Amino acid sequence: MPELADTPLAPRRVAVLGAGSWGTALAALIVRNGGQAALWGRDAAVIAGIESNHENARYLPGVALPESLRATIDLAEAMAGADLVLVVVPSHAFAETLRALAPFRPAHAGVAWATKGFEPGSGRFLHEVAAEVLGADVPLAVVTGPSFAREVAQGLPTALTVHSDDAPFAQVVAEVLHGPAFRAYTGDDMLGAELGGAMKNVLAVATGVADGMQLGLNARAGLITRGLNEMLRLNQALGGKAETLMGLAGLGDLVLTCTGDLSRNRRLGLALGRGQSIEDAVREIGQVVESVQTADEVMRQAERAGVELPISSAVRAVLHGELKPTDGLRQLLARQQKPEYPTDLLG
Ligand SMILES: NC(=O)C1=CN([C@@H]2O[C@H](COP(=O)(O)OP(=O)(O)OC[C@H]3O[C@@H](n4cnc5c(N)ncnc54)[C@H](OP(=O)(O)O)[C@@H]3O)[C@@H](O)[C@H]2O)C=CC1
Ligand SMILES: O=C(CO)COP(=O)(O)O
Repeated sequence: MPELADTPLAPRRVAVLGAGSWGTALAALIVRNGGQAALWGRDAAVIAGIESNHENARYLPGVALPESLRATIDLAEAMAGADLVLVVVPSHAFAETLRALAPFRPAHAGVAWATKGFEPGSGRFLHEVAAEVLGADVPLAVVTGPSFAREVAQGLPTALTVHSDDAPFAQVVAEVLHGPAFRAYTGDDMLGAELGGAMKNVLAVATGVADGMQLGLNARAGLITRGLNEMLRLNQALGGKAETLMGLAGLGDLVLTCTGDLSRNRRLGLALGRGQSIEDAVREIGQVVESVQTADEVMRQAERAGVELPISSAVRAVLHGELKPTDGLRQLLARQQKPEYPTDLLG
């Protein structure tokens, strides 16, 4: 197979569903790569601004979007003639968006998503939800990795990864994203890829809290590394591949989100660590903060699998107001001394 970078990109029509910061950035990337993108969103003012001013003033203010990027509030119009569907709504809207798109999906169009998190309430992985709603025959793929929407929209270099059980479909999705400043890798571990993307949001809150409390750089590095250990242990128990978590979908995104102040989950942690209330912090951020639901679902998965996750568990309790950040820290530091890598990884 030729190197992706050497492959002339066939223009493909992609329906991008979700006109927040990430959906808008991915649609712009596809168009800049020579593809066609129809961006669907439900906010008429945002969509009109993209169509007329080539700017998403609500979610990516100040970033110039390609003039040929089409945006619409009509789902049927966005889906018409699509070769590929890319869902980029928050996790709480994932299932309803799949149900809404299903009647309009052209038979040959596979469905990928860049949503991070689990189905709230059930705690199901998004690939499980997608297989149930769309049926087992529809090609499915997860798009994930260290990628702040604003940087992608600005054309700054980025690498991410596309995981699917269907290797040719992963390749198709990677090809529409891959471009001069964007490397798209592929893999076949949807579970591991989704777990990494979801857990890093929870762990970003933990490092944000520590930084908000000015605990220092050692504490930050310790939390990132032990956070990675939590990812690896839950991933092993659930059947994901370790290398997925050691790559862009795990370590890469964990480092980005735990250290980069563009991260909304990190910013939530910073605010909590400085003593702000969760309600005020979420209102000020004004965009989706996935960790708020994801912490519950990560802990549900962990409890079902019998895996102890002290950092994620403390974040969950802090987000529910059951634990003050200072007490969470005390709890973590008071844990019994133990080997860094116990023979039983689940312990
Ligand atoms: N931003 C980033 O850098 C990255 C984000 N992601 C993931 O992408 C997903 C989307 O996040 P992001 O774009 O950042 O979020 P934003 O907060 O920027 O935008 C959220 C978007 O989702 C829409 N939305 C909310 N609820 C619904 C619904 N019920 N039906 C349809 N649309 C809905 C909003 O519409 P409205 O304005 O009408 O409310 C808005 O367009 C999340 O899972 C996030 O973790 C992944 C990688 C990078
Ligand atoms: O997923 C992201 C980067 O890869 C975006 O992180 P936040 O949702 O914390 O902003």
